[in-house]
Amino acid sequence: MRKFSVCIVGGGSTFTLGFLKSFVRMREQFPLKKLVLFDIDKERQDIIGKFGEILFNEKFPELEFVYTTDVKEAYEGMDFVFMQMRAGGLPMRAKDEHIPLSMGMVGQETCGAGGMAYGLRSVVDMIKAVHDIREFAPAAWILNYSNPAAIVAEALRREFPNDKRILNICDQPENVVRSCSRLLGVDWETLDPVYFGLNHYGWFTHIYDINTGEDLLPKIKDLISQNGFLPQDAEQRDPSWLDTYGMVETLMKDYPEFLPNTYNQYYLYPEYKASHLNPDFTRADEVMAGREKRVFTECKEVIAAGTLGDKFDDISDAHAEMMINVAEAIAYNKNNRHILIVENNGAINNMQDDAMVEVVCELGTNGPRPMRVGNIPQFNLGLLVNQVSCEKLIADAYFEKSYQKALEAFTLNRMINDGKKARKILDALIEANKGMWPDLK
Ligand SMILES: NC(=O)c1ccc[n+]([C@@H]2O[C@H](COP(=O)([O-])OP(=O)(O)OC[C@H]3O[C@@H](n4cnc5c(N)ncnc54)[C@H](O)[C@@H]3O)[C@@H](O)[C@H]2O)c1
Ligand SMILES: O=P(O)(O)OC[C@H]1O[C@H](O[C@H]2[C@H](O)[C@@H](O)[C@@H](O)O[C@@H]2CO)[C@H](O)[C@@H](O)[C@@H]1O
Ligand SMILES: [Mn+2]
Repeated sequence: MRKFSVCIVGGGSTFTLGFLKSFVRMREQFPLKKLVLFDIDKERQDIIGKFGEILFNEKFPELEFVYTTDVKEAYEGMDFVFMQMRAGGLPMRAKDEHIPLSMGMVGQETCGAGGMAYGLRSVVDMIKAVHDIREFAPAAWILNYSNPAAIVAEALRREFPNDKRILNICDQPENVVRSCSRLLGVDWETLDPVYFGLNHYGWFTHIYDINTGEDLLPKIKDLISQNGFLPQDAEQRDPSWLDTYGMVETLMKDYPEFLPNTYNQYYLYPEYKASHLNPDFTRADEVMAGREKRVFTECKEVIAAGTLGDKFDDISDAHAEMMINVAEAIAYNKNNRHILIVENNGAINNMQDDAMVEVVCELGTNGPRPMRVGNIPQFNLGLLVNQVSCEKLIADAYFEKSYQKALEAFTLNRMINDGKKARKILDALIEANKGMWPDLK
């Protein structure tokens, strides 16, 4: 069986620990030859890297493992590059969330003003990183899930129009499918979804039983109205994620046709959300106090002990597992189904061809083959055309360094939706993002 070389960009991320353990657990199905962690922050990188040395020494000694801040060392010889950078780090995520909320608008990692602010930062760093990767690994598959994936995907499509080995992915649709499996009491892999939308803005039209072909969506709707909706791994979730999944019940009461992505709540209830989020303690604060602390504490404990001890088990990490399954599909030409972000080109018949949409695709060595969903209803189309316009205008603002295009994106966005508010928040975010955004004129 062929073995592969993988680099993780954003090696100091809070998600890397889960990947390192998952590469050990999944070594039979996706065997690694070499694993490299790359980050621009040496301090974060070193802590996770030292943990990795101990983990692999005990559990995967034949693996060649390197952590570095040097691009050549990181990318040369790689088959896959997993991209999970956070431009500006969690402190800037906190600003993306706090600043809009302080003005009465939704503050969120990928949606609304915060999402667009993060988008402009991310596009700057992602375009540079992909150029670096292509210098040293021209044929590597680039699997991007750095957020906001919708805006990053649009910008990469424009900057690298002929590069067919860049794939943008999000785990949230699969997380929703996994959550349905909890409700139904079945294995999530027996569920065969039909899905359409943009990243973090979509709907499931059907969820079929893969064995019988029965559409389980009516049953799922009944179960949600009786029991509410919980993430598959509810016991491990912070309170804000339980609230987020809880909103699916409300969304389904108001718009019962399809099962929504959890992120739809920000677009459909912007005022309610803005008034129910705490402007002084947002998800970024919860992550810094929770996941970030847990991950770095665990690494430091293992480094101090010089051994893994009880810090490794067989409990799978859904996020890492999904991204590794995507690489596996490409590596072994599996042509199995994944929900991916791809150029539309008729997949959603009544949307523009050059929109980056999220749909079910078959995935193999030659890349994704999107499955058509036909025409979507006017309501969903109207919402998506509005949002895809925001995402395209943010990409325009980056490429043209245009204040006007950014202002138009902010004005159109459903979480702002007003020219005067748009200018006020855009100006505040320009100030907060000095040196990290292109210079908008
Ligand atoms: N699409 C998805 O489904 C999905 C799921 C989970 C996480 N994510 C994304 O993964 C990323 C990491 O999230 P996190 O919460 O662990 O953040 P984090 O801040 O803990 O980690 C990000 C790491 O990226 C590094 N970094 C920043 N800019 C970089 C650059 N230019 N080059 C290389 N490294 C750089 C930082 O130093 C940091 O160590 C975010 O973009 C997040 O949105 C996406
Ligand atoms: O608020 P965060 O940082 O916990 O999560 C934000 C991300 O949420 C989605 O991803 C998963 C995440 O990967 C998983 O580990 C767990 O935390 O649940 C999240 C939701 O299912 C989303 O798809 C990402 O784009 C966000 O960055
Ligand atoms: Mn996502």
